[in-house]
Amino acid sequence: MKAYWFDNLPGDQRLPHDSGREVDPTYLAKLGILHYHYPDVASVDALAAQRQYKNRDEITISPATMGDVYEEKVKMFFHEHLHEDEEIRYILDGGGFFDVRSEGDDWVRVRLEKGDLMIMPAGIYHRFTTDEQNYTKAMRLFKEDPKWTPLNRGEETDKNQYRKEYLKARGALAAAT
Ligand SMILES: CSCCC(=O)/C(O)=C/O
Ligand SMILES: [Fe+2]
Repeated sequence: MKAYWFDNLPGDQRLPHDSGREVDPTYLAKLGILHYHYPDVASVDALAAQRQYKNRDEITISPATMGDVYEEKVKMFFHEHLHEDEEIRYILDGGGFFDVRSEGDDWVRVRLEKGDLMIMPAGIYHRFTTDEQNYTKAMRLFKEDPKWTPLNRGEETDKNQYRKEYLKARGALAAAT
């Protein structure tokens, strides 16, 4: 895992867009993001039991598995959105980038590779893209039934209950540190 400020320069979303300014994992923790590196699925099983992630599935995002809809899917994942549940992703193979919004609404880019597991809280604005290898195989874990509903950012999501709770939790955390 490597986190850094997104450079905001034009160019394919799959390029690194590395500004050269690194972001410390403690800052990710302030945003409510947890990261682990697990060499095997047994470690993921232990975390899932501890955090009560009852369900999981796997997705392979690549032209080979998605064919004609690959480019469409990649664009869709890159649309800024939030979820009303935690987003838990374990990279089984390949890699990719999650961009998450900072407190000041800038993008922090998080590069994930095989063995990285990231947990994003409900209500955080984010987006995802594959990298130049065009290959991400990931396990998606869920507390309840597998559900993946992205709510694209807009006036409605700014008023969303989970968004408000997210901001409240972050405010409380910032004040305590
Ligand atoms: C790497 S899993 C596919 C992307 C996804 O599930 C998501 O919610 C992106 O924000
Ligand atoms: Fe998402």
